[in-house]
Amino acid sequence: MLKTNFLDVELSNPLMNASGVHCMTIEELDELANSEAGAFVTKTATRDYRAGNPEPRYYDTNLGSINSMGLPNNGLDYYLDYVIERQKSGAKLQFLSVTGMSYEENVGLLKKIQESEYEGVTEFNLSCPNVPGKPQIAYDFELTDKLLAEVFTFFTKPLGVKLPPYFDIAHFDEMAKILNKYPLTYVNSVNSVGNGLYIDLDKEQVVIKPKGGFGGLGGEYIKPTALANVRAFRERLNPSIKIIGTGGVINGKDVFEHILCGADLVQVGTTLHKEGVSVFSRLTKELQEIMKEKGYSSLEDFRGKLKVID
Ligand SMILES: O=C1NC(=O)NC(C(=O)O)N1
Repeated sequence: MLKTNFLDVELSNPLMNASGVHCMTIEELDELANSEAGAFVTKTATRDYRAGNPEPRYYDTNLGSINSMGLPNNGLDYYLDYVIERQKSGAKLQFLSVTGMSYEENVGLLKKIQESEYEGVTEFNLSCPNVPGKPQIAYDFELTDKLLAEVFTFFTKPLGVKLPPYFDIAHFDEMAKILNKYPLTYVNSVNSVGNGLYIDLDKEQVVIKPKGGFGGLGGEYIKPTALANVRAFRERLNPSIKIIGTGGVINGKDVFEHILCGADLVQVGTTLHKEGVSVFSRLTKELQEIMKEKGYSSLEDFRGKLKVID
């Protein structure tokens, strides 16, 4: 009922973690791999190990979360070894997330993956909002175009891009025009809504240490923005480019809405952080319930079929 085909691999369901959540260590990744999740993605890897920003750098709120992790990770080799190892023991579809601290590092990372034995999917994170002094690449249209043009002169493996949220129709138009030029496997919308501010009223203080308390928002706060970005890119991108919907998934209804907007896969971040990997069995059950009530027997029955008001 929930089965989904991605790159000719049949997944039991369209759900997976959002990069950064529950995917930093081999233990966490194994737990994801052995959970109900249809697939998993690794924590965004940089070339070298990064400690990330000073703590506290993550905070759950009633309506979601705020984080300014600063790309802490064990370095590309740690994650590349992990996915190659699992690939050798038969893993069919894996997602490896990467980003560089510079243009050269971005190109270098993808060159290394291209030359490696890894045959899975690479998620190119162009949208981390939390490295002080580093703007989000995908808010710089020219840079994104230049980077993708160079990458696709040598990269032949499946590549997706993780985008920040856009808030202007002209930006959807401009970004889609750029993305449609490249043989991308998918676009993942959205990364956290950058640089929000959450206040502890009693202490009259911010709740995370980096950047004076500014951090990326996740959870309920961002679902309308996430759905709009999924819908906008689905309407604009070549059908050959799949869409992964990320942002604001609390229950099965939210998963249904992402798919109704056009998502092929749906990622869960904040709610996975709060609930643990059991969230995937809860969400699949809830989604099946909703589909039954509505008389749908497969995701294709309603994917991308959001109605407008004529
Ligand atoms: O791309 C990212 N998005 C986030 O919200 N946080 C992490 C991070 O800060 O590492 N990276």
